[in-house]
Amino acid sequence: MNPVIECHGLTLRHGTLTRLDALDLAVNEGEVLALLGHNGAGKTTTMKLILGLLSPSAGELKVLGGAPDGPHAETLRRRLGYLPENVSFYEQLSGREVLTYFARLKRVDRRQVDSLLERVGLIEASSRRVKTYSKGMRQRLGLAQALLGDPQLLLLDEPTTGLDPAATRDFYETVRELRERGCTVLLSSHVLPGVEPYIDRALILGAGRQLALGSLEELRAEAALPLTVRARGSWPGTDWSNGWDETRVTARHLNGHTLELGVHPSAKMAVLRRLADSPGVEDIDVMPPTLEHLYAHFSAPVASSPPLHASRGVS
Ligand SMILES: Nc1ncnc2c1ncn2[C@@H]1O[C@H](COP(=O)(O)OP(=O)(O)OP(=O)(O)O)[C@@H](O)[C@H]1O
Repeated sequence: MNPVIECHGLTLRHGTLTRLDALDLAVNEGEVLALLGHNGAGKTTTMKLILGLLSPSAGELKVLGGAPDGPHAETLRRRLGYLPENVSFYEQLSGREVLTYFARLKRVDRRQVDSLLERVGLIEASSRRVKTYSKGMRQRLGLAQALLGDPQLLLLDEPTTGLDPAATRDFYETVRELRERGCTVLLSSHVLPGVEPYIDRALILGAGRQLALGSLEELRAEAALPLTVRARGSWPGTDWSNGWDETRVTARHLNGHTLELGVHPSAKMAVLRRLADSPGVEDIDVMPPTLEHLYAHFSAPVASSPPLHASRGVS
């Protein structure tokens, strides 16, 4: 299978400023890739290079088989969808009128308008003026606009900024449906809660450089951050600081009946066995590092700290 996006050594420099530095990446059909990074990390620059709005100063980039800033651009225009950050529309037009207008601009069959409004959950509100729409509804209209022409590749720049958790989940559910239809999705975000179940891989950028790339499992394996283990029960004087290599297990009582352990992956099974064999333990939860923990780790490697480093003495 040919990658939808393929780049080697992709670099963009302006004088002494390096906006993107030697990025190597291949994104396959039907994959959802999250582009993560602090402000100025290079997320939008990467998207603009893929859209052909910027040209690389070095390296190679192919999108759907060709360079996006050359003659291939016209073909790509019809196969790419883009939702920019801070999308805005004509407030006095209805949702349907806005989408019909964009359909005309994109030379897309107008019959797509209603089916797209339906798909993003705006059909009921389609006759209302955009000025009455909530932030979530505007983002959904933006997504419908990006989906005009049934694109094979969708670029979503900070699509959930400003959305509440329910609207964020609804938005990502639509992304999941698109993925199931074979659409490749690149989404940038620094709003990490909620995104984890919907992505296949994450690319973490920092100052234009690739800091990490992989699935959650791959990033977890690379980071080797502690897991959080919570055990509930009654504690008959067990000292959990004894018998462990303290670089691998830390422990603290959250309250009278909950013990929280920070456990290096290599010690996981030993800790679980010991907890399971302890008569006072009634329940155990195991929580691997979240995307937020991984992001914090990779974007600040020197100062990285595990999600938990609690007091060691447990009685
Ligand atoms: N039009 C521009 N001209 C020159 N430099 C720019 C321009 N736009 C962005 N930059 C610089 O390029 C670098 C990468 O910016 P970019 O917008 O890609 O980051 P980002 O990760 O999308 O950040 P944010 O989360 O703030 O949107 C930054 O140093 C930024 O200052």
